[in-house]
Amino acid sequence: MRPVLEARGLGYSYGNGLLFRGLSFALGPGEALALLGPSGSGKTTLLHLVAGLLPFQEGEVYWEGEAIRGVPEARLARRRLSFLGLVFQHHFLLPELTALENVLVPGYLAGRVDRGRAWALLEALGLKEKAHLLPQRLSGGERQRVAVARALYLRPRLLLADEPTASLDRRQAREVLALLRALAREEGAALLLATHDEALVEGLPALRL
Ligand SMILES: Nc1ncnc2c1ncn2[C@@H]1O[C@H](COP(=O)(O)OP(=O)(O)OP(=O)(O)O)[C@@H](O)[C@H]1O
Repeated sequence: MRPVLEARGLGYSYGNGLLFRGLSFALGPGEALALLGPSGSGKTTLLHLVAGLLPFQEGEVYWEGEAIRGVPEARLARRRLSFLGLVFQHHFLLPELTALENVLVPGYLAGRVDRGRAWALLEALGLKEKAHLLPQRLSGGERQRVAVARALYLRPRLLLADEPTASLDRRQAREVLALLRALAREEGAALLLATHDEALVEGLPALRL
């Protein structure tokens, strides 16, 4: 099967500081890979590279077989909207919108508004009762679950998660991560998950920086 994401020989430095070199990996639909390494090892940089958000120095990134180096930014940005879902350490929910409306934001951007889809995701994430609440009325874990629903809303092929549970306590972190992994698998999205917390992703194949 053609990989959703493939990296070949990726290398990156800031100034004189080499972060990584010769990184190669591939991820198929529904597969997950943990990106491990201490703070400052380059996890965020690697996620930005595979998202096409940083200029390439060494190596190539392929999205469903297509090299993204040199693709004009406007085209890449359009493609990114449906290809890529992003979850960050901070939820970045819009404070004036309810949970449901936040999940629908990518739908408005892409011209694909489907309230049934947003409801189904909130339900799968255990948030049906909270759909009409503003983010300030939600717990940290609930906010991150809304952010997961928003990232999945457009059915991305690839989900990039950068320390998505770092601001949560242990129990909430495990809960959010289990839901994120289960939903990604169910929807056939490839998942690349950066964390410094190895215990949290035990059992997942891992790439160490
Ligand atoms: N724009 C930049 N210019 C110079 N150095 C940078 C830049 N962005 C990041 N760095 C440096 O590169 C290193 C890797 O940063 P990066 O954010 O990729 O690491 P990380 O593993 O994601 O860390 P964390 O877990 O703390 O977020 C850090 O030492 C950082 O200071």
